[in-house]
Amino acid sequence: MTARTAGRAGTDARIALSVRNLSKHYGGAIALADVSLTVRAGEVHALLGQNGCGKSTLIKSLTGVVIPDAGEVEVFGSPLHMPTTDPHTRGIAVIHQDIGLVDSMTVLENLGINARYGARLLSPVNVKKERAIYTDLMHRLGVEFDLDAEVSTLSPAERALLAVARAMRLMDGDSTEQLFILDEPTAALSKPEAARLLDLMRRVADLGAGVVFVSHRLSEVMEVCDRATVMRAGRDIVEVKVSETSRAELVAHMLGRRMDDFFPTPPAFTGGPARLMVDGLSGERVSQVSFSAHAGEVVGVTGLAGMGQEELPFLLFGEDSPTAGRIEVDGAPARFASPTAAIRAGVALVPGNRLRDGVWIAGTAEENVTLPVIDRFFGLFGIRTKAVQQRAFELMGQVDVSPNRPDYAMAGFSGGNQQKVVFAKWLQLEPGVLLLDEPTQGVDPGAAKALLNDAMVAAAAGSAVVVFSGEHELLAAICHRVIVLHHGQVIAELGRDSLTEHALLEACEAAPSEISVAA
Ligand SMILES: Nc1ncnc2c1ncn2[C@@H]1O[C@H](COP(=O)(O)OP(=O)(O)OP(=O)(O)O)[C@@H](O)[C@H]1O
Repeated sequence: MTARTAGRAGTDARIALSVRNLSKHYGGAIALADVSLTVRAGEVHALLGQNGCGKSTLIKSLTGVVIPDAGEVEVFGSPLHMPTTDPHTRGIAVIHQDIGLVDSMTVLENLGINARYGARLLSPVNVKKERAIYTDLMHRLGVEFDLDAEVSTLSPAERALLAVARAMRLMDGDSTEQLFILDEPTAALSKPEAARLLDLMRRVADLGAGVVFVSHRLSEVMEVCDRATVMRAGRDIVEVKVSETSRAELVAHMLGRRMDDFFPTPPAFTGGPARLMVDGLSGERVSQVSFSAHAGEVVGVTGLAGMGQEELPFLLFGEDSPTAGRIEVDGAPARFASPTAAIRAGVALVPGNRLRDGVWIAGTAEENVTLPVIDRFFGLFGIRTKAVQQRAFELMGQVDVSPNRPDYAMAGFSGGNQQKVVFAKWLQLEPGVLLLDEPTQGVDPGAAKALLNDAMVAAAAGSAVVVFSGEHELLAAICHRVIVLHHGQVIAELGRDSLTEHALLEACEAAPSEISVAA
């Protein structure tokens, strides 16, 4: 039985969310044009669409972050007055990918922060009572937490589960008039971890809440959602029953055109000189890792969350310092003291967490995209502004950034379009070694294919491309071989002939003793 068929959507007649004719423009640009959306209680409803189609603007309108120009919203039959000032009191909770937990505090302390313990100086919190309430709530949700564990010890999926429990308590754990909006919650999770979160979403819906799932991972949408609303260019295009559609149809609605394959294929690779050689590399989470990547080759690195594939790209790029081991780039020793040294040696890293590692959010797109090469634009009288603008326009056009406005601040681009700017920034360097860390995180299927295609072109031109990802379908499609990490060590290597999504998952989940590394 799939998660979706286990649901009880259809038996609950209440409407959790009704959005009618919502509109919003930013300056001259229309972000939402007469958008309507209906989410029933007891259902998981997908909100889908290309990067920049208006999903976040819609959500932000519900929580008061954005003030819409026009439109009406009802939550469980009562009008929502906008701008919303306290969404929690109306039973609305938005759970973002960055879920705002404090690592050094315990689970209970984190839960307490948002139950406003600090504001209750005059009537101190009854810790025993809170503990009992949370234990009961988590029991109802079917999740288990040691309330005294430090949050830093939780896996990414557990952190997301905790965020859901926290939101439920905040909105009054006993009420069923709750609307959960999960904004790309699984984007950074490996498949088994994502499965736990999807399962939780289903349970929350089964308790009678309305759940909105914003995601670019359509396989998960097909698995867990009851219905989907697809937006395109600020409009709602269609509402479909997920059981009556296909992934290809959803993509066609999103893009306005059919897309036959979701991923490009790698260029033919028959061997080439090693551009990257890693020997016995160790860091905080990886231990004795050895592998190489050759000119023209696309190598994947994967593992379950926390197995070391998150740290490895930063060790290679000079952002973190290895504790042992050797790195060579094009035959020369290359333990970089800083990213600048790595870039000089022809290594580029497109990070997955663009907000933390990739984007200067206060800068313009033009400043971001030309940052690594700005010295090329110094003339007799300072920076040649026109030339910088022209170059940024060309680069952004190559990866299809929308809108192609180099003068816009990065904050004015949707998440996926920010990722495209980061891609453009690094591709222009024509790196010998291109490191891609979760390259399609938050990117719609059309743009993901285009970005990955750019990486394949780089490989065909002689770069060694290394892709670090928990998305096995992607790795199976674009890699010549994939290395699997388990507790920081390489435990398996799958060649092109044996590369399937299923084989990768099996390799990730198998105990090291069950698997041997290919010679
Ligand atoms: N603060 C802002 N100022 C100007 N324009 C903005 C601002 N925020 C969003 N936009 C524009 O509004 C449109 C809708 O953006 P929004 O972030 O809602 O898209 P999205 O569907 O959530 O995209 P993604 O999937 O990439 O997160 C985009 O064209 C974006 O550039």
